[in-house]
Amino acid sequence: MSFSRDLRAATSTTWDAATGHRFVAELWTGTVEDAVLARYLAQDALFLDRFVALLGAAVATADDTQARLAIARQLGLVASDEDDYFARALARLGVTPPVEPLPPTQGFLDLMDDARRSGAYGVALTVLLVAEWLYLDWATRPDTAPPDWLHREWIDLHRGPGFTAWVDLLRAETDRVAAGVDDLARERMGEVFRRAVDLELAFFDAAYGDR
Ligand SMILES: Cc1ncc(CN)c(N)n1
Repeated sequence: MSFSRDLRAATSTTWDAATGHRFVAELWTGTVEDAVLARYLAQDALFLDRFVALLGAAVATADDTQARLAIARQLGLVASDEDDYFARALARLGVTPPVEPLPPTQGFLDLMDDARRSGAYGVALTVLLVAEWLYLDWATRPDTAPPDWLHREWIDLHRGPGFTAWVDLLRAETDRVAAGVDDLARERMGEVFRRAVDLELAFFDAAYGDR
């Protein structure tokens, strides 16, 4: 087992509740109500802004050139392809951002702000790892993709060889960094991992007004 694998196993109940969430099931079948998707994407637009800032912090603090370049490339994709999806999806759903953050979103914004301000590469990596690994997990299925681009593209942004390689890099980097820090710093990374998994589940619940 590795550091990341241990944390993934320790959080499996919440992790599996998130990856098997009703939102994910309805997205895959293309049956998620527009109002639910609109609420989710409006909140995720807030998430995206701080996520980009966190990627920037990881670029700045990485202690390995190849990792810094890989994170910078992913930052570029989020700021282009993913942002483009948001612009088209929010316009189609009639959402005019910004909206007020719901509690799980605020929790994520605070977690990402803390991680960024900490200046600790390992902490930034840990938030990025949960956010990307959990999404890769629910977006990787043998099922037929839904016909509507609104649903299909959100899945496609989180799967495939490129996204899998990105998550592999985050896992390898998180494990490498965790092996090189003291127990206190490793415990902090563990806390951040658990908090991020809790927030991912709460974020999906909030799309249905459950939080
Ligand atoms: C809440 C949340 N978590 C993760 C992701 C995938 N980057 C996202 N877009 N939104």
